[in-house]
Amino acid sequence: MNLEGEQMRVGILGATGYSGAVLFSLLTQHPQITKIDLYGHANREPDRRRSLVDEVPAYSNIHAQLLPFIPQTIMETDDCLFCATPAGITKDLMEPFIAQNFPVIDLSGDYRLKDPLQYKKWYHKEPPAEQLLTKADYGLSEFLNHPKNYIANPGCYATATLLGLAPLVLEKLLEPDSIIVDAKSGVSGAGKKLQPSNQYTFINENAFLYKINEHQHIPEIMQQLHKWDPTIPTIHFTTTLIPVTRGIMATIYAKAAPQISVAKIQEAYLHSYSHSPFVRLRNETFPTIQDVKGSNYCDIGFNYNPQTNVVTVVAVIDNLLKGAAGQAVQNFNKLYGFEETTGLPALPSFP
Ligand SMILES: NC(=O)C1=CN([C@@H]2O[C@H](COP(=O)(O)OP(=O)(O)OC[C@H]3O[C@@H](n4cnc5c(N)ncnc54)[C@H](OP(=O)(O)O)[C@@H]3O)[C@@H](O)[C@H]2O)C=CC1
Ligand SMILES: CC(=O)N[C@@H](CCC(=O)OP(=O)(O)O)C(=O)O
Repeated sequence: MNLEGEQMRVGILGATGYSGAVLFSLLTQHPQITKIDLYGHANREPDRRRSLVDEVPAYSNIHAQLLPFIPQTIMETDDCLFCATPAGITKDLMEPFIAQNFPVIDLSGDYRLKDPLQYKKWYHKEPPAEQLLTKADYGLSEFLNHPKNYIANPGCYATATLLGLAPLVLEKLLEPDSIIVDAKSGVSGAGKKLQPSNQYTFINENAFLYKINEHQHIPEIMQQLHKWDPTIPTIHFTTTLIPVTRGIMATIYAKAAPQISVAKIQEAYLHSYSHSPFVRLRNETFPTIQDVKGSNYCDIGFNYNPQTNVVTVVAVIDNLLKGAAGQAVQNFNKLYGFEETTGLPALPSFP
């Protein structure tokens, strides 16, 4: 759909969470959006009096009341809904919107996997109905064309991993059974809920490898990789919590396919991303998390070691921007035919 020049009214469910709050701040800068409605829990009495500022004191100049979440009213009021609620809860909340083909950008994991059994296995929850899953598109922006009205925004680790791997997998430059991903995340990746691993006394000056072989982003990474190369049997994937607030660094290792060269690797990245405004190629320099903080960029660097025949790729993103709210706005722009970069920061926050 092309609404270039139109003014739009959008809703956010989950604006009191980390990614929802960042989304709100981005959408206030979006030139195509004139009004943002914020929705709280439908049946929770205090939500009827709650304002955004009660949960996000940083936005003390904004007086935005949380409205009750009533799907029919939202569909009559807004043009599009952004949903930033936890996995497991989201699938039921979004059912009425899918049923009426109402435009939704969903930041949760509930509609990313096409196979309900995979959802059950990795999320340990009841999956959405299979016919609803067919109505959603997996929204890795750089590879999303003509999206359906329901966009399932990718996970943060999955975004960095897939963008780092895509060109090499598409051009068959890696041995398919040799991919290892060592991904690190800042603490905001876990959301605002307090958990033992999020406590300052635990994570400060520390690092914590968690969910080994069990991370819920493994199946969405495999689902997308199989579209590019069905011969990849699996990947080895680890996630480590590190003491930064925002940011993901995915370090990827794989054996090179025969006849590889630095020039071929460079060409593959250029070929995949020459029209992607949010992927910055750093070639043989490795990017840092600080290079992308506060932006929607994914920066990618690589190295080829002829002695070991191993390719190392480093992909960094801000988990709350390119890993969540930023990519959601990018997908919104793609859905409505706006310039992909509309409403998104041109530069990271530096220093
Ligand atoms: N944090 C990140 O880096 C990323 C997060 N995501 C995904 O985005 C979603 C949001 O994550 P995040 O911002 O971290 O989470 P938070 O825990 O920080 O926020 C969750 C939000 O959901 C709201 N909420 C929970 N239950 C309901 C309900 N039944 N009805 C209405 N609102 C509800 C909460 O409201 P209340 O304030 O009332 O509790 C809060 O606003 C999750 O699905 C997450 O997996 C995806 C990529 C990256
Ligand atoms: C640091 C941290 O705990 N990160 C979360 C990522 C959560 C997330 O991004 O949620 P989605 O599954 O919706 O993508 C985790 O590893 O589970």
